[in-house]
Amino acid sequence: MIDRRLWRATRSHRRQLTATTGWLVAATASYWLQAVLLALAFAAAASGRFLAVPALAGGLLACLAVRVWLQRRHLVSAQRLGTGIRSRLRAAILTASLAPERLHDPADRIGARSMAATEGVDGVDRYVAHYIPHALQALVLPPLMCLALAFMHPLFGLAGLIGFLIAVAGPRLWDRLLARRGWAHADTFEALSSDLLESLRGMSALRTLGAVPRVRQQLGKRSDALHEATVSTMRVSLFNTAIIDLGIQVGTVAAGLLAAATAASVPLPGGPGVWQQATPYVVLILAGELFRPVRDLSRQWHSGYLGLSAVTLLDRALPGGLGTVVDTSAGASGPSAGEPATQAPGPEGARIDAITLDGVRFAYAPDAPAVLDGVSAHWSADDGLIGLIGASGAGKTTLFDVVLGISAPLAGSVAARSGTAQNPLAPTDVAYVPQRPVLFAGTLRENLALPTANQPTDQQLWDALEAVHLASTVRGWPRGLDHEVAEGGRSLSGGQRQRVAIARALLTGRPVLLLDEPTSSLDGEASAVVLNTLREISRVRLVVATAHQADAVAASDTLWALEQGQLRAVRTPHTTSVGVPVETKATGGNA
Ligand SMILES: Nc1ncnc2c1ncn2[C@@H]1O[C@H](COP(=O)(O)OP(=O)(O)OP(=O)(O)O)[C@@H](O)[C@H]1O
Repeated sequence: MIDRRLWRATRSHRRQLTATTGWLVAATASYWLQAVLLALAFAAAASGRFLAVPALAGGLLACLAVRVWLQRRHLVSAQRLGTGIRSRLRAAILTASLAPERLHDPADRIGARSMAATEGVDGVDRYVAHYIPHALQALVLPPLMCLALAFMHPLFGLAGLIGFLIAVAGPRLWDRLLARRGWAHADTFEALSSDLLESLRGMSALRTLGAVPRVRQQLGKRSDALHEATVSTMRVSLFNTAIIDLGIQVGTVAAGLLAAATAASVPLPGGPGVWQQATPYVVLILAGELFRPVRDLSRQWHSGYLGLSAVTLLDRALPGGLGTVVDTSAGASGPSAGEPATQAPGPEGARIDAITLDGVRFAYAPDAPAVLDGVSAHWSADDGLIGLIGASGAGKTTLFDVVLGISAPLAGSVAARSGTAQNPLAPTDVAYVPQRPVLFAGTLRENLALPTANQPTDQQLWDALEAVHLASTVRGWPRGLDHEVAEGGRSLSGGQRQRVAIARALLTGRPVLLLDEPTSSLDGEASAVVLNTLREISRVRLVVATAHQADAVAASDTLWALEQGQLRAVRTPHTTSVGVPVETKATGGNA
């Protein structure tokens, strides 16, 4: 009745779950009191004791007011429970998606992660905050009610019990099928969502390739599969509803018939009196109330179904599965594990004098060949602009990922020396400009200030733009620093995107700057300016840039080559060239 994994996900919220269930049960119990008061009022009116009716009517009104209050408390409590579950799961999903193995997992799709963090989390929220309390109530209250009916007459209790067993145990026959259909539905939904997101992102490429009709066809098939999965789930839900209704009808009709027979002839315990006169009414009304928790639970069917569907999404998004999510609420306001803490910007961070790579080994999979196979190097802040060359696919980006702490080396270490202190290099000491920089929807100012905790001044922003030869272009835009950048930086040219990303990295003030092909999209003039800037910066920070172009290689004061998984010094500031660059391309590109 309650999925084990979803139940385990409530582990850190048991107190709130108990409170939510408690308020719900109390609100439902108020219907019982109302039923008894109503039955007494009918009995009083039927036997001509009209004076008792106003007092009983007052009791009924009070009961109603208390129930409204209890229901409100229940809703507030359920909302709190849902919020707790949602924030904990979303934090866990974000943390998991930053794990190095996820970043390198070719099967990992943004659409699937996005589905898990939205639909999946909402499904668990609904299941835990609404379905579970109703399921617990449906398991506890009706048996108690059967006992109360049995106290009046064993036959009343038996009739109620039979109806309850049909209504609650019947649908359990479909539980497995329902879960399977729910998971299949989630799978197809996830596939459609992932494909759709990817297609939307690559729409211009698809259009230029003439591949739109083919993708449309594929999406159509996914959509049909989703429709089929939805319809087959609805079929199971119909069976569910039919069985529950059957149980409710059997129980209510049986109790009603018994009550009628009682009123006519069957002798009741307790002898004649007010209670005996009220008993048929009590039985009639309570027989309906007996099934209220079951009816309420069946109204939560959709919540239950959403939760079951979410299990499969969240099991994939979270390492170890949904049930093993640890409570992160204590650190909810801080950065998640694996996420670099935001560094306060400053004119300069603490200086790092050198980075030492010692026997670094890395492979993308246990059975894959090592991309880095014992990389050792000493990069000093006195080395000027450090260039890193290597054939395409040699492992330059991989090496940066290891230095950034995104990929964990299988062996070896990356250490940073500041003065006499030697420590593992902290990711927060490194600013990184990737090969394909990512910009976000918002203003240029917001994009530039993104990684800094304090908003940089306009002067700092202009200085950074000046350093990357972009200031005059931005001054020409009507809104200047408040120029709107489209999602992914689409509204800027490749070269402008690259320069904004470099400016953004400069503004962090971090002592180490890594750049993956920083001039690959720049024309000769812009490339020369950026390389000059990097050389200037390399006097105060440790700057390493991968380089393919001849001018970038020439501008480097120190040159290292990555070949067959190992690093070799090609040029140092104190020597002339001691080797030939592995691969250089003619300078070019478009700014
Ligand atoms: N996520 C990944 N999973 C598996 N293999 C990968 C992954 N990323 C890169 N590789 C492989 O690792 C090797 C090194 O790739 P890397 O991107 O580090 O090379 P690179 O020197 O930066 O190349 P380029 O100059 O073309 O950018 C390549 O053979 C590549 O196919």
